[in-house]
Amino acid sequence: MPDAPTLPAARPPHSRLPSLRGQLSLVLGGLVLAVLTSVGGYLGSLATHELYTAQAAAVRATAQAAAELLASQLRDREREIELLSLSPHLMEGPLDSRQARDALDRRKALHDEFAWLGVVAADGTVLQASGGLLVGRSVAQREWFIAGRERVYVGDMHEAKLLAKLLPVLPDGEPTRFIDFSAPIRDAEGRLRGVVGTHAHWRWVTTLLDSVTRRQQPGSGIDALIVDRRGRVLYPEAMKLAQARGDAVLPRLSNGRFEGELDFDGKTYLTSEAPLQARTSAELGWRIVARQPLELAMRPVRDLRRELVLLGALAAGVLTLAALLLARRISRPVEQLADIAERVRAERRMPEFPQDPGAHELARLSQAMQSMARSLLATEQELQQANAGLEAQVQQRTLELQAANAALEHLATRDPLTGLHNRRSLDARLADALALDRRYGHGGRVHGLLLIDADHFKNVNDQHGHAAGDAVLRQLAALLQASVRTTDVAARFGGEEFAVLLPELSGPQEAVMVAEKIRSAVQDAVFPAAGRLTVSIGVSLASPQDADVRPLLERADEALYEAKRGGRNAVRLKSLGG
Ligand SMILES: Nc1nc2c(ncn2[C@@H]2O[C@H](COP(=O)(O)OP(=O)(O)OP(=O)(O)O)[C@@H](O)[C@H]2O)c(=O)[nH]1
Repeated sequence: MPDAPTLPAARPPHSRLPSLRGQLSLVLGGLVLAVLTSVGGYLGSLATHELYTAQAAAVRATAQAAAELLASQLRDREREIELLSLSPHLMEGPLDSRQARDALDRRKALHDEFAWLGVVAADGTVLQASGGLLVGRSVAQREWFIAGRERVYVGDMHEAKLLAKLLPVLPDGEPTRFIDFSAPIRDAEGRLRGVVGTHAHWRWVTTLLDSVTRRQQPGSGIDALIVDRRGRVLYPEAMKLAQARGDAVLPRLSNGRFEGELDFDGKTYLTSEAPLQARTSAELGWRIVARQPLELAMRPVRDLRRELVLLGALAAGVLTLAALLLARRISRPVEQLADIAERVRAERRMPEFPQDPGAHELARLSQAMQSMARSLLATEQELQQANAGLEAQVQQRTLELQAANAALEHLATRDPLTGLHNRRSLDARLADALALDRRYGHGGRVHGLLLIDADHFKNVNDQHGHAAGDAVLRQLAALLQASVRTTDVAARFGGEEFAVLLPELSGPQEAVMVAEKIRSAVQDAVFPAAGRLTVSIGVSLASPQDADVRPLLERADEALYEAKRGGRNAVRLKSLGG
């Protein structure tokens, strides 16, 4: 079976080309990272901005809440003193009466923040006071008294003077400080009778302030300052002292306001200020400055960023894994189809194609490959069948050619009438035999030649016709062929004359014996077309002295002539030199 026609071999995979799976993983992974980075970055900056704004708003809200609380508390105390100045005991009765003293003590008992509460005569002499402190002393030079003669008064913070030694010392050694409230006492006609005044503890103000900052989230680090209109720090105490020593405790303000990120003594704070608008008779001009260390303000931002990075890393890990799985899912059916195509080439049979390659396009590719493989295999089968048919045809033609060649060979070497070798063929055989003798010798064996001629054959023709003569010649040939061995060459020498080449004879007797056998067979035979017939035979043997075949033929012819001349129906041998 000849080789089947081969399908073109698949190109070997090019190792320098990256795999589809690798490229997909790279693209999908890159997309995941790009999306995560940009979304994460955007969310991060958005959240940072929002958190920063929220922190700034918290600081601003603290400043405003503290300012509003202090303003309302100061206003309340101012109203309290004003109402006291309008009480009937003070407007009508004697200012140094027992009732006036009781009214002061009741107010003092109601308000812890009042360190001292007193009624002063129009000349500045203290007439009545809570706890009896400073009674009889003159406060004519004090600002609260001077201002209080004219209107309701709220004074700035100041250190205690006369009362400093009379009041108990504060636990942490802080100097006793007050803010003063005072109001004029007038009779029904509006004439000045005196002044009522109070010293409220400064610590009351700072405690109120601290109560606001304490409301902030624990650990937020937000605190608040009170700065007066001249830029002096009133609170906290440590800053106030440092400023008094000459330290620059406040930042340099670019727009005159405590707003934004400011440096306080080398540390950056998120800052906001709110004016204290007490709407009292005298505006104090204080500013409440709330501040938060930037580091603490940004802590939620840092925490959020850390969480975003962790979340992003986690999402990147999960999505990258998903991208790898997706890439595998996409490339796997393609690899399977490539394997199947390779199997079609190697095994030359229809393999199992995947039923569900996972995507519409892949299903189309699978179907296209299936029909292509089916068509290729069918074409290959047709080619094989056509090839086999062609081979059979070639075989048939070869046989016919061989037969034709054999027929040609037969025509070229055989006599058409008798089927024996013709003269040309005999000459060739004689020449071959002579050449073999010359080249190899035959160990004493020689070739012999018989020339056989029908006796009086003319009579056959004449008496029975030419066709009968032909029939006799054919029968003679058959007798001749039957009388010799297959290795002997029987030929029609010409006309009614025949020849037999006898190879490798042991000697002349053997040739004569064969000739006798022939002569005898012809003599005994009956020729239906002509009755009886005889032949004369001349015998000769090849000799090493023969230059070619002619001497051998001549000797055989001479022997035949002698047989004829001797009376026919005879065998004669013509030996060399004889
Ligand atoms: N029918 C037939 N006759 C042939 C053929 N070839 C030769 N002959 C005849 O054979 C005869 C030969 O005659 P001759 O040569 O005179 O010799 P012969 O009559 O055989 O007498 P001898 O040879 O002397 O005995 C001729 O009449 C030829 O016509 C042939 O192919 N067919």
